[in-house]
Amino acid sequence: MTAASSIPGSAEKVPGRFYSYLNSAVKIIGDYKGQEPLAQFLKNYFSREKKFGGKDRKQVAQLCYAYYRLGKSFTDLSFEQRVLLGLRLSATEIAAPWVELLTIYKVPETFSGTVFPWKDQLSPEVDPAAFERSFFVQPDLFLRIRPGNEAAVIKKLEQAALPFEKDGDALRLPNTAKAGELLSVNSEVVIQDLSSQKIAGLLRSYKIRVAGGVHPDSHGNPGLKPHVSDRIPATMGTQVSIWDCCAASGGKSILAADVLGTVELTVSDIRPSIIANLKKRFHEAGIKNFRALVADAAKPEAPLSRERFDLVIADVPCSGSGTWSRTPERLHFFNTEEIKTYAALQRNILSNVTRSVKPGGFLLYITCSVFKAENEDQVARLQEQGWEVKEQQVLKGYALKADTMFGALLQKKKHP
Ligand SMILES: C[S@@+](CC[C@H](N)C(=O)[O-])C[C@H]1O[C@@H](n2cnc3c(N)ncnc32)[C@H](O)[C@@H]1O
Repeated sequence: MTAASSIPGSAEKVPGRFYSYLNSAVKIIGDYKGQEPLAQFLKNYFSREKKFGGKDRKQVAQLCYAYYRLGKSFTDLSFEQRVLLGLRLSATEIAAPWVELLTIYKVPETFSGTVFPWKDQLSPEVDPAAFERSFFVQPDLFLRIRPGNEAAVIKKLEQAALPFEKDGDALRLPNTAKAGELLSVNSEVVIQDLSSQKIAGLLRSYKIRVAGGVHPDSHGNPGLKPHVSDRIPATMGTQVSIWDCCAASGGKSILAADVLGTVELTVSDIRPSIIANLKKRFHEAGIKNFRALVADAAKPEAPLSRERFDLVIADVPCSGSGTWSRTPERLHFFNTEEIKTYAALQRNILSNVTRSVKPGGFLLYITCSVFKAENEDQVARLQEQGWEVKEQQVLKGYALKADTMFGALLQKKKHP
C-alpha cells in the first residue's frame, strides 16, 4: 500500500501509511450504504483491491468499525475526525501515530453526543448507560463445550497455550482466537455467544417442569431450586417433541439436544440455504434424529400446521440490537421503523406457531433484541391470550463483552 499525500499539519512523526489507512477507511465509509454486513462488504472490497496486505486490511477495518461505533452522532465532525474519535473511544491502547493524528485533525477532547438515541424503547431491565458504553467494546469469542468433551477440550487449549476463561460449559477466548484450528467445531464445541448459551437455563427449567422436578417453594408456589442443573434427570422419561421454527443453522436446537437429551426434533427456517447449513452442522454435531423443512413460520403451512408439539422454540427474526457491538454499522443505519416491522413479523410468527403447541405444552420465545416491543410486549400479549409466563429474562451481555438476549418460557393452558 502506498502513502497518501493529503497531509494536514506536521507529518514528521506520522508514517505516511497511517494517512493511507485513514483515507482508505474514509473512502470505504463513503461507499458503504449498509445493504450488507460491513464484514462482508470489507471482504469483497479487499478481494478487489489487491494493494492491501493482511496488516493493512486489519488496520483499515478497525478504523471503519471505529467510525460506526459512534452511531449517527457527532455529525458536526469530519469523517476523519469521527474515525479517529471512534478509535480513541473504542481502543484500549492506540499506537503513537494515531495519538498524533488525533491532534493533527483537531479531534475535540470534550464532546457530547448520543450514540444510542432509542433509550426510551429499551426493555426496562436494560441499563441504558451501560448498554451505550458497550458499543465501544469488542465482544469476546465464546465457545460452548458439548457434553462429554470438557477434559479433551481443556487439554487442547492448555497444550496450545491459548488464553481462555471457563465458566461452566462456557469458554471465553479473545475474539481473534482461531478456535477451529484446534478444536472440532460442532462436535467438541459450538461457537455460541455467552447469552445464547444461557438459554440453557430456560431449557433446564422446561426439563424440570416436564420431568416433574419442580419443587414448591416455602410458600407452596411451584418454583425451581437454585442451581439444579446438575441434579436434573439425564433423560426426560417420555420423549418430547420439539419444533424449532426459526432454526437458522441450528444453534438453539443443538443446545436443546444437549440439555434435554433424546428429543424428537423438527427444525425449519424460511431460508433454504440455512437449512442446508443446518444439515451439515447437525452431521458434525452427531444429531441424526431430526426432520428439517423449509417453512414460513408466519403462515400455517402443512405438514407443520397439522402437528402439535410439546415445546416450540421461537428464536425469532428481530432487530438484532443486542448484538450491535459486533456489528456497529447497524447502529448507524438503523431506522426505528424496523422495530415496528419486526414486532409485527414476530406477532405473526407467534400467532401461527402457538397453535402448534399441545395443550399444557410450552413455548420458548427468544430474541437478540434490547427493545421492549420485541420482548416484554410480545410476552404480555401472549399472557393476555391465556399463556402462563414461567420465566422471563433479559440476558444482559453488555457488561460481559457478550451479546444481550431475551428469553421467556411460557406454558399453554391445559384446557382451552
Ligand atoms: C435469530 S435467527 C435464529 C437463530 C437460530 N435459532 C440459532 O440459534 O442459531 C432467526 C431466523 O429466522 C429466520 N426467519 C425469518 N423469517 C422467518 C419466517 N417467516 N419463518 C421462518 N423463519 C424465519 C431467519 O432466516 C433466521 O435464520
